[in-house]
Amino acid sequence: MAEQFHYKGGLINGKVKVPGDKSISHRAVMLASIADGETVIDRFLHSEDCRRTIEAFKSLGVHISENGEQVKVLGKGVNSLRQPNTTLDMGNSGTTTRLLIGLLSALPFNTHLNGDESLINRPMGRVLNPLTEMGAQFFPMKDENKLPLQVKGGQLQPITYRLPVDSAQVKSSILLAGLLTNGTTTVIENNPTRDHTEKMLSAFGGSVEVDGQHIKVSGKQSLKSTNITVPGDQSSAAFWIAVAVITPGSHLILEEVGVNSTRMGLVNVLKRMGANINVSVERYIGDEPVGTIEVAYSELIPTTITEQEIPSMVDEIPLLALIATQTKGEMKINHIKELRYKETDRIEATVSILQNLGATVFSSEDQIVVKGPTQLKGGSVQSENDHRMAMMAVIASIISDEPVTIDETDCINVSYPTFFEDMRLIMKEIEL
Ligand SMILES: O=C(O)C1=C[C@@H](OP(=O)(O)O)[C@@H](O)[C@H](O)C1
Ligand SMILES: C=C(OP(=O)(O)O)C(=O)O
Repeated sequence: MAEQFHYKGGLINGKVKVPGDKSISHRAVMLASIADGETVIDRFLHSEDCRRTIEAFKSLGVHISENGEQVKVLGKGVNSLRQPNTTLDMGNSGTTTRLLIGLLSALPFNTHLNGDESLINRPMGRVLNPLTEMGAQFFPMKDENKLPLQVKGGQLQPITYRLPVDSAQVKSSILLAGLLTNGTTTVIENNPTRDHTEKMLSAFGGSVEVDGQHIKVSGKQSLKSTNITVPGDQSSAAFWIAVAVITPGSHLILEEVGVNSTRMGLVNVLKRMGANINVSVERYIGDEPVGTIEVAYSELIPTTITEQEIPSMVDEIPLLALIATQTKGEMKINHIKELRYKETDRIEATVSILQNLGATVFSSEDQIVVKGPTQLKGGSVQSENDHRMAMMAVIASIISDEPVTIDETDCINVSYPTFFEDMRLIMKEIEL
């Protein structure tokens, strides 16, 4: 249902503790399910995507209980996983799908996977190709290299695989398959992608050897249960960082947020643009750094973003384009072709939303160019049922001088179910 958003001024101020990290929540359930013993996960992200991961492992026979933000997983080792008696519904979640396909490839049974309208159009060849090389078999029901498909797992061979795309999901999928395969599996990445799987494996007593761009996992390691507190999601914090830097008078403090360097691209780029942001690391949860980010309104100048930086801010690029509409000069955001393979084509969706609000924005195959500054004027936009696009449009409404109508915002539950509650904490004058 379409909704209208209009912020009528007032200061953006206060403290936010964003919910737990989506990537880490998925991985915690996955590794706990194949470890031995009970793992307690605190500050688990109860979002639609993470629910898909819990439901999938329940269908594979794992006992998982939930109490508020706490999730308990009773792992009995990888050999306890059983062929599910229904098709596993991956919903909208690329991470659940790609990581799970890696694990299922090494298990001696068949599994059927399906997903929603968005997910069945996303490319799966990026994981199916290396896993086929390892010996798994896949039977797509409709289109090649897409869901719905059947995974026929079994005994795999280790491989050494250079990633053709910078993707933490592909890296993690191969590492999880390698973990269940005799011998050493090596993934070579060109640019660093988020390393939560590697860090989480060590929290469960496993080991991964990282030697420059080579990430090696040896098979048949036994994992032991542990207790995990999930850090706040940097990609959720990014919405408040964005609103603070572009709204005059703002000052926000984001507490207990994950500050893993493989996720800090937006913050690093904004600092180069002259943003007033301070990051302090306060502690480590396992190997994951957690800290406080303080951010205030800033006058920004455009900067160049390197290809190497893109994976560390891949989900934040639509927000960066919005920020660029408030920056004096021309900002080119290059090397972003991967955005075309997310929940929707995020290059097209970003350009469409920002153009509808009056910004000067255009795109090419792997680039968005923004000329600013422009006073956004309000209008009607489409989220394309993509959670990050819907939230970006809500943030855009805050700096628009007329109301912004967004066709669909329920999709926000995919990654940030408490988005509007957190928004109300820092903005008292919002009209929904
Ligand atoms: O590994 C992960 O948890 C994720 C990796 C990224 O995808 P790619 O690996 O496809 O870049 C990111 O966009 C996604 O939101 C979560
Ligand atoms: C791309 C995303 O997630 P996934 O690939 O897991 O669907 C995202 O959360 O922005």
